[in-house]
Amino acid sequence: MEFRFNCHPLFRQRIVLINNSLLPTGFVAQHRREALDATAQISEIINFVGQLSAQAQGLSNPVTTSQKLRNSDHHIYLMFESNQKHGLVVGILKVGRKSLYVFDQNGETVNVTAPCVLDFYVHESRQRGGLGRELFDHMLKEENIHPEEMAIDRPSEKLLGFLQKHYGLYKKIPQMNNFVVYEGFFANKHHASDIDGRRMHITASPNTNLFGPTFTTVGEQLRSSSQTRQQVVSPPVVQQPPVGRYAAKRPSCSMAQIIHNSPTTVSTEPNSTSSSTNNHHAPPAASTNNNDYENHHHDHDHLHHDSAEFDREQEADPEPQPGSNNGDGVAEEVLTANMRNLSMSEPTGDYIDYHTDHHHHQLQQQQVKFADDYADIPEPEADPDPYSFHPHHLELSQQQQHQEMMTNRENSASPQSISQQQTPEHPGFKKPIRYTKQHTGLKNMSSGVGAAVMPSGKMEFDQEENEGFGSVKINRPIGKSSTRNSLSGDNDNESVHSKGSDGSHGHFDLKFYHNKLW
Ligand SMILES: CC(=O)SCCNC(=O)CCNC(=O)[C@H](O)C(C)(C)COP(=O)(O)OP(=O)(O)OC[C@H]1O[C@@H](n2cnc3c(N)ncnc32)[C@H](O)[C@@H]1OP(=O)(O)O
Repeated sequence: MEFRFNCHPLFRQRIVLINNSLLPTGFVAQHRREALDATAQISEIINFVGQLSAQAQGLSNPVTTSQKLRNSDHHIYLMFESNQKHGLVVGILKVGRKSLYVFDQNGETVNVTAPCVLDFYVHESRQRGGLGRELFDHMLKEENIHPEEMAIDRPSEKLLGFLQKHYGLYKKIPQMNNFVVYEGFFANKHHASDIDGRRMHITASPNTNLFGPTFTTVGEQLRSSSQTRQQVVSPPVVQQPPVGRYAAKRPSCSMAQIIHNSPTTVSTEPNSTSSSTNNHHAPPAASTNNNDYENHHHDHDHLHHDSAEFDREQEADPEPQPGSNNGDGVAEEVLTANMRNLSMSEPTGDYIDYHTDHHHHQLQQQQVKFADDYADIPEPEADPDPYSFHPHHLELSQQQQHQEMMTNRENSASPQSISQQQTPEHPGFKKPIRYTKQHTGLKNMSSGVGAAVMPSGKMEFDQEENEGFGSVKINRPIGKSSTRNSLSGDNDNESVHSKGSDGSHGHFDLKFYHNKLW
């Protein structure tokens, strides 16, 4: 590598050492201008040779530049070959200390500050001529170090062969980085591996990735090594019970229990309003009539009501008299009616488990009674899947609800009595058949919500057009008087019910009306 300037004044020796001053060792300048020129010339040499080295190693960017050297404490050894002209630079070797995380022979990660071979290049015209060995030996002498004590930064195949041939280095210690260290590396007194008697403990665990490496003292290492020899007995894992809101009782999904035919919890409190009291473990025969009513009533709730609706109904409906057979029969009737409306051709497994033969016989009697009461209601077709929802379920429900509402309106002087329907004390008591969203699948269908929450409040709206099944369009703000309702003379309670697609009445949640975006 020949340059445009005379290199002889720069290379007073065959191999010169250059540090961050960018002046070769032994260089003596008479004037400041000479020193500046020498620095510029050395910079040009380093950049040029570094570029050739990068090309020889197939690197996109040179490892060695004058700028990098100026900003570091690394050393560069340049080999010079004198001639009759400007002279030739034939080799370069850059070394320096680097802080590394390397594995030792035991696989333990150790942080060391070790001398490293960072760049090494001999011009192609001089390779395999012994120049490399000469340059490397000079460096080892100057650094007062052995070759196995150095870490090699991403060595090429040529350098690996070079080191094996000249220094017998072939036993590598596997590493996770690009550096190669050989056996004997950790016996080096030049390594600043220990920091205040501690060694960096690094593993490939997630903790290391999250929190970085940790220091381990020598004592801890001894303890850890002694623990590995002993049989480590890990303490048993204790399952901690859930606390806080996770410990709160979750509401049971009655529909999921029906679908999966899973056993439900048993309510031990007779007056409990829990919706999941499908009593498998307490046979009805052992209970009183009142308990029977409770259980059946809760079964009815289990099938057709969510807990909030049921609570409101419990407040509206007075409890039957203890010992009265009427309550049990009413509950059975409602249960039977609900089963009919769900097109349940056969009782479910839970249902069979629940009822004794006596109750089943009683149930059949109530079915006959119910059929007489609802003889005018068209019978739905047999449904092969009793749990699937069909539109005729809702149509039947709406027809029944409409019929019952009209009946209740006739029997009641106040419109509020819709939510306070006839009780077991009253003759001709009929439990209203109400469908929830669990049965219809419609989110905005909810029976009794408007009547229970705002029995006398004016919730009026105009239904501009019927947009389909169970949907209405409100075209004026809430509170404005309804022309249609005033003309038709409907009462307040009727105003909270919208008309379904078939002209029958449906019920909509209050949240439906309060959504201004709708
Ligand atoms: C950390 C780093 O810098 S890694 C990058 C190392 N640099 C390079 O790969 C650049 C291209 N190669 C070179 O510059 C040189 O080959 C060097 C610096 C590796 C060695 O310099 P040389 O003057 O050739 O070394 P020297 O002549 O003293 O030793 C020769 C030995 O090096 C190895 N070697 C040198 N050149 C080659 C080569 N082209 N292919 C295989 N091995 C080679 C061989 O072991 C060879 O011994 P052999 O000739 O008996 O097979």
